[in-house]
Amino acid sequence: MSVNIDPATTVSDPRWATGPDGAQTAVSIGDLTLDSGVGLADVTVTFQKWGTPNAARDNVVLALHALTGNSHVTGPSDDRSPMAGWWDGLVGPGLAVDTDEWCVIAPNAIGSCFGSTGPGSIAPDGTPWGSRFPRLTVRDLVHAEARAFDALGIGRFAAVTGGSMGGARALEWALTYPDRVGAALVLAVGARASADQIGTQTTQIEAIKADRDWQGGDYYGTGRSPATGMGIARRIAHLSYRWDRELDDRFGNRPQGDEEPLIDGRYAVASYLEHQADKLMRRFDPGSYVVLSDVLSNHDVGRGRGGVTAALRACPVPTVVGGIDSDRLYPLYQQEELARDLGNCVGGLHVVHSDSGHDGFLTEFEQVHDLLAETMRLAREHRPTR
Ligand SMILES: CC(=O)SCCNC(=O)CCNC(=O)[C@H](O)C(C)(C)COP(=O)(O)OP(=O)(O)OC[C@H]1O[C@@H](n2cnc3c(N)ncnc32)[C@H](O)[C@@H]1OP(=O)(O)O
Ligand SMILES: N[C@@H](CCO)C(=O)O
Repeated sequence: MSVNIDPATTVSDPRWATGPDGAQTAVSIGDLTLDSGVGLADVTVTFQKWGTPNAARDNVVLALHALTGNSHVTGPSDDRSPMAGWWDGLVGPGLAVDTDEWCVIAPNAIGSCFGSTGPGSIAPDGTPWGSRFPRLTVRDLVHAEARAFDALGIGRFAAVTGGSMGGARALEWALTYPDRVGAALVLAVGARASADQIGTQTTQIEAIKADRDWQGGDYYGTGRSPATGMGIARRIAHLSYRWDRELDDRFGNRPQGDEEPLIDGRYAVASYLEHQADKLMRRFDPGSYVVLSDVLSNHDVGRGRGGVTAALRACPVPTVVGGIDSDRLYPLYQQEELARDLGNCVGGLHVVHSDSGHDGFLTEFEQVHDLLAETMRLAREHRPTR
């Protein structure tokens, strides 16, 4: 395995651990055998970090992004990420995850499009993976991350945190590597994908694949990309990320500006969804959207572990479970199951009150702050004695 400081970043120190806040590093982990038994050759995992690991490397915290997120946890938008950090204001000196005390590491999921190996990456034969890129599971993402951190000498994480797909990754980290996780925050996710989630995700995938520019997944380098299909997928997705009553309060059945829906104008909510779709097209790859939506559909902590209940009960990691009361994608009953069945859930289910639906894990700053602070309290309490 080899570790490289990404030359495209501002990192001037060749040692990843002492690079500046936000420094990006790429780790080559070689070939990975996936959950399916298929091999993925020549895998790279990239990550950003804030703070500095101590000599014992026992102050490292994992922050795991959601579906279209990336390693940019905090800080203003930059060349790599046209959006501000998704937990901006929560990670940094003196903040909920205080980087004077903790070193926060955020890996880019494999399958995505921010430097870790994904369908748009170049395969060993020198051409993009495209349609040859294999199907992945949440466990594959976690195994790749574990291999990368083995290479960096990080055996154990003081805490592993995330919401939505990041929550699924955090949960799999706690179940797959309980000895490597001091505490976990699992937010806005369930123990397995529901029929409703699989239904909406597979519909989004079909929208992308129905776009003639998809070209069977081999559109990289052709100058054509399935933007229309991904726009439709994102509109469907974004509706599931927000609460119906919030949307109705904001947009009702009103037209967009002075447009006239009865003639050829748009509704305001359609304009809003169009805006969200356009924004995603500027920052995300449709092939990665297909791969990671499929990852969310096959999320199931019980697979190969005797079922969901047995898998959750066997997990000893002190875990904070949070759910959002207006989340219609990952409704509260799914976090109630986690809180009830996890072997070491601390404090029962923490309900985040929000009008923003599933997106509350990104928008409810103060409540997420409290959940992170509680997780870091557990991390401190369960820190190994030296
Ligand atoms: C770990 C991760 O999950 S990373 C991925 C998270 N980030 C994203 O998904 C980015 C896209 N998602 C969003 O922007 C999400 O809505 C959030 C959660 C990040 C932000 O939520 P909110 O602050 O509630 O923003 P909201 O959903 O209301 O969207 C506001 C945008 O809609 C636009 N908008 C509002 N009404 C309309 C309308 N009628 N027509 C067109 N655009 C509209 C606003 O101008 C604003 O645009 P801007 O984001 O370009 O400034
Ligand atoms: N806004 C989030 C929602 C999915 O968790 C994303 O795009 O990743």
